[in-house]
Amino acid sequence: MKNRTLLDSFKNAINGFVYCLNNEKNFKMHLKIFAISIFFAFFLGFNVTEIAIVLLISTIVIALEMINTSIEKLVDLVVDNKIHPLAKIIKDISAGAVFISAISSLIIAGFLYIPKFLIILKSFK
Ligand SMILES: Nc1ncnc2c1ncn2[C@@H]1O[C@H](COP(=O)(O)OP(=O)(O)OP(=O)(O)O)[C@@H](O)[C@H]1O
Repeated sequence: MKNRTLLDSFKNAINGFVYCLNNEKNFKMHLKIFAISIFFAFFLGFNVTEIAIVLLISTIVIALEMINTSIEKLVDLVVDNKIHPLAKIIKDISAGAVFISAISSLIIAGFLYIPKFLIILKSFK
């Protein structure tokens, strides 16, 4: 079934997002972390560039989580839920992509958030 209009494509993309939201616990966790990150970005007075970096790193992790979910579903479809060494390798690599993006996002977030928190802590002394 081909998308006839741009609106159809948009609806299908939203369906994919809603599916992940309703069915994928890791996806929900990434969205919660994203909401908390944005809250603290405004609370700590991040500038536009810093907020853009937070948006960028969060989007990379969330989008990779969606692609990971998609690859997991594709593998399950192909192997029909049977155990296969290649299915394991494909799923592990896909999960690994999410993992390294989450680690590097955490490091970047540390560079951005920790100095701002330290300034606030010092102002209480
Ligand atoms: N068909 C299979 N054959 C062999 N190993 C598999 C198979 N399906 C899953 N695995 C192994 O189990 C792990 C978890 O797979 P599963 O499909 O349950 O993902 P998940 O627990 O939903 O992962 P995530 O936490 O990334 O969402 C995979 O990373 C892989 O190592």
